[in-house]
Amino acid sequence: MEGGKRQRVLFSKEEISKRVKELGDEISLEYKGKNLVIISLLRGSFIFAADLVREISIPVEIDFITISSYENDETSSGIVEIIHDLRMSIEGKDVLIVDDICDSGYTLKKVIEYLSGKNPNSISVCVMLDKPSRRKIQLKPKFIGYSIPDVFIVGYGLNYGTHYRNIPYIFTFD
Ligand SMILES: O=P(O)(O)OC[C@H]1O[C@H](OP(=O)(O)OP(=O)(O)O)[C@H](O)[C@@H]1O
Ligand code: HPA
Repeated sequence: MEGGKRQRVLFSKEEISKRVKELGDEISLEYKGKNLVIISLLRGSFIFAADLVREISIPVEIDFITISSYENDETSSGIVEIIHDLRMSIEGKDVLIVDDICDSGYTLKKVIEYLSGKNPNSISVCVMLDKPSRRKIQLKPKFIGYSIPDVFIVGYGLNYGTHYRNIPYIFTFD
């Protein structure tokens, strides 16, 4: 309970695990024979990315970027900052950005623009959750776990304030 609110589970641990395996299979097929680099956006994607890379059956490099826009708010400030940069070169590589959620799209837009400047061979996006109705800019992730309506989501890496990222299922507060 959060301030008297009740949790409503949208995707169980078992459903998530099945869907992540499907995404891993799709990605393995799509990137066979390519130089795949997964870039996980911290902090929100740490759990999804950790599960996803273990379902990928082809060689893959992994790096991280830390970004922030929401602070502890429920609405994007629109100002997306890169707090920690990549450690590896992505020049000539096939980059797959992995994030927990695409909401306004500001975060992914900023990261795509930023990474484009590092001359990768390609850039695509994989998100566990997509909220297309909230989009402020045009952007469609190539791989999507679940498309969801406009509800504030918590768990499986997604926070409410400073908590709940460790909850193994995805839920909302009613
Ligand atoms: O499409 P958008 O409206 O930009 O929202 C999506 C982003 O917002 C959250 O990050 P946040 O800035 O809260 O940082 P976090 O990853 O540390 O939770 C989430 O993890 C996504 O990266
Ligand atoms: O629904 C959400 N939940 C948590 N963090 C978020 N960041 C963007 N959208 C969300």
